[in-house]
Amino acid sequence: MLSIRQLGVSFTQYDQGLNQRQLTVITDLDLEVQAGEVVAVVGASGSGKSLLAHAVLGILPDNAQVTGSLRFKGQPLTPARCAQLRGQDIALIPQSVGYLDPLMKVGPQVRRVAQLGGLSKAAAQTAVGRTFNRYDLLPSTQGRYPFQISGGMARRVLVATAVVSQADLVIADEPTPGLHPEIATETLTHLRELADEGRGVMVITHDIEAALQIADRVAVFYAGTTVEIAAAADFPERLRHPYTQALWRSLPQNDFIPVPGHQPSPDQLPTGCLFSDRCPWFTPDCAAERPALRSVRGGLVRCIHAD
Ligand SMILES: Nc1ncnc2c1ncn2[C@@H]1O[C@H](COP(=O)(O)OP(=O)(O)OP(=O)(O)O)[C@@H](O)[C@H]1O
Ligand code: NI
Repeated sequence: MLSIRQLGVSFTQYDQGLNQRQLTVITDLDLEVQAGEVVAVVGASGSGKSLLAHAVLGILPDNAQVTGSLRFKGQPLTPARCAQLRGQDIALIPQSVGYLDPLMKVGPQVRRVAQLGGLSKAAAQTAVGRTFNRYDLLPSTQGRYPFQISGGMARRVLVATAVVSQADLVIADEPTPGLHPEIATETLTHLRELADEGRGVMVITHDIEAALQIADRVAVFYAGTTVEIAAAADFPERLRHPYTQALWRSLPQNDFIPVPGHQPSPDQLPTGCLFSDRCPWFTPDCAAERPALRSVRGGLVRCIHAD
């Protein structure tokens, strides 16, 4: 459904002398999302997860340049096509509740999305009522403006918005922070249901353990690229990339061992493997060139030593 090949995203920036420079924040990123599957995207803060979502939706800022190929249902995602599909065929559950229209009551706002998805006004109203009920939002919430509801409620409204849209691809950027644990679990369950109904779902999250409960596959991002794409069942014993293994061990519920060092910043990317300066498997070959994403044990990994 969604196919991303060799995606690159860079920003044009001006420094103090008004010299122009290119800051590359995503390099060689590959990812597929099929109909009926949940793909979780995990990785450190600043690894490019939100930018990937924004690239797919065509909502990157004007100073961004995109290279590589983005395809949805076989056709290239041009800016014009993105604008046409956004909110209808491709829905975003954004990371920030600031995406809600502050000047429009919540109910009509969500109903509009349902209607854009093809429902009649009456059917949209029914769908909104049912979905609000499901997310524990009182019917009176529909008559409120975004500033009149709590942050947690606003987040549930965002989830409800994607649920009532008829989108075939749903991208959720950190859909659960601030939600009560049981509602967070329910939100994830609902995303799983959307996939089971035949949609493609991409969930961006820091919560790997929660993601594993619903994901078919997990894409691990590091410094703007995919270092591993693993089946959820590969966690934790069958992981291929040393960063994924380190990320897993760093979770509080596991060994809580932090990964030593820092993710390189976009203006200081090493020439070879992006993880080379932190890697326990480092050899001089790692610094020679960027490793390609290759097939290992049914998954994909960007490491010359993985087997
Ligand atoms: N408009 C911009 N101009 C320049 N750099 C940007 C811009 N937007 C994002 N970046 C940089 O791109 C990188 C990736 O950012 P992104 O928001 O995708 O990270 P993320 O993985 O979603 O992080 P988090 O988990 O914190 O949400 C970061 O280094 C960020 O500073
Ligand atoms: Ni983000």
